[in-house]
Amino acid sequence: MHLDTATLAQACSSQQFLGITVVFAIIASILFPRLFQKQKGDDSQDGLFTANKRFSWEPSYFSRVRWITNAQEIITAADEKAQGRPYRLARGDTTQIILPPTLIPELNRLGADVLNSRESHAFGLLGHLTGMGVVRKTSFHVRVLLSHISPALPALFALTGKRITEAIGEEFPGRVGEWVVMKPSKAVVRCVSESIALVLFGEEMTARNPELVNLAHEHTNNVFQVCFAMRCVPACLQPVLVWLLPPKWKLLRGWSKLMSYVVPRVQQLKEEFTKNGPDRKVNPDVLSWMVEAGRSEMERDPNVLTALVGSIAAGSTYSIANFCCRTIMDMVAHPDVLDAVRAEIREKHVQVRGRWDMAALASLEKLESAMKESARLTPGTLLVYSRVVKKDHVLSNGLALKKGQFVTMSGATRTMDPEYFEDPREYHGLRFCAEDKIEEHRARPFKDIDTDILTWGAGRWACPGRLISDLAAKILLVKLLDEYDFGFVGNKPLARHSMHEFLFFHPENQMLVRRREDSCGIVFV
Ligand code: HEM
Repeated sequence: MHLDTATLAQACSSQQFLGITVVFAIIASILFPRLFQKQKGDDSQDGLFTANKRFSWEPSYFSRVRWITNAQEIITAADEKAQGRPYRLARGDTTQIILPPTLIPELNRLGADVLNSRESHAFGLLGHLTGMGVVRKTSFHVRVLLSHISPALPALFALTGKRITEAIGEEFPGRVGEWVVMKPSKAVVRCVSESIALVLFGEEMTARNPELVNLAHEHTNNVFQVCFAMRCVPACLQPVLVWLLPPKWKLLRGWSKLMSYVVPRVQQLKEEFTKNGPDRKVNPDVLSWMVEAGRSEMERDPNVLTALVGSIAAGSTYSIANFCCRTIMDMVAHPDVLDAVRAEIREKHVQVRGRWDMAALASLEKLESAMKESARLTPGTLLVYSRVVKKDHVLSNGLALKKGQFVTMSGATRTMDPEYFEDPREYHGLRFCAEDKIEEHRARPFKDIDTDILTWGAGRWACPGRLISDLAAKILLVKLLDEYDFGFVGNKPLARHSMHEFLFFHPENQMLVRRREDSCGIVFV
């Protein structure tokens, strides 16, 4: 699951709480000798250097504090030193082995009995505190997303377009020609939640149900507020300190609310399916398909299904919203790219006579290029392909992975390598459409796994929501770019925000937005 951080600033806005936790943590690091001990994964026998550790007996809390505030610099320096070789990263919570992307094909061949992605996601999201720990036990939600929801997206296309269009109408300025200062993140999150709620619960449940749509992002918000705040304190203090955090209480209320929707719906679907027998029609939504495809007792347990639906919501809403905001922000900073993408949308509009289907959306090569470039330069997270080692294994390069270790990769190993991307630190929104790149661009669309950019991770456990993300993001971007102008307040470009390994568009960021006079009026059919 991709961890996203648009909610992070809110987690930190409670300065008092952070102050208390830091004081607690410092006292604890003096009182609890465990904090001085080696972290899981520390093993100087394998010859790897350790990044973010100043001296061997440095308390791990110091690594944690540096990682919270300075992850980007730490990774950049370590990648440079490593020159493509594996190294060890002290994060304070764990010491992780950073592997080079050249190992991806070999790692992809290893089974889940050797490398487990879901354990690492549950760990990263503090599953025991946020309720997301269920993903340790099952990959049922991944199976449903890949086998039933992604293939059903054509059936959801027009309705997703309609719901996002309506949400844009409510969230963005209505008066033509007038610049308005607004917080795009909040508006975009609401639009994305419409599509995620639709995918999770289906048309019937989400029609005229703003409470359920809001739940999709409020729940995500609470999960990440708890997660980001608690990752600032040592694990031994988390079970106590978490109860001082208001979002923890909100999260518990959110889980109950989610359950109050999911449990009766599961019951209703079970009855309907039994009544209709083999002729039953399964709606293209996660909940319906979970009820249809669940085999084991666990997969049929409404409490487990609630937890899985909640975990999908948490992994999706802000990831897409953040990505869309970053893509817009990058184009606003590069008006030549924005103009080219807008011209492409207009041309396509004429070609399809105003009626956009999935093929029309998929054929926007310039938009795709701008999307790839924003994903390359500002991924949601600095670390990708995170896995927990389930049993000892020796890699072909001789590196011995030990049971219990965490392995991961730095996305920048390739995205910032001039061998892979010319002028890698610069934004070139249309770089993938260059004459010598266009064929490759067409063959490897944004929604596909790309081991150079690693937007979706890689292998069997790559993001199962990538087709959903691609669809929702394109609908939203096409509509917004057609109907609105965007600008920076005071002409000052917005900074990129980060905390822990996460990069995000700050929810409090403001931009100028103006409804355009000459929008095409795109309709999705
Ligand atoms: C722009 C949006 C998104 C980005 C950039 C993103 C990225 C990622 C990444 C990098 C991973 C880890 C893959 C790996 O370790 O190899 C992941 C996992 C995951 N994503 Fe996404 N994701 C996005 C949206 C979504 C959506 C919309 C959904 C569901 C509707 C989703 C569901 C998941 C799940 C369930 C996993 C965990 C897979 C596992 O069990 O290991 N994601 N995502």
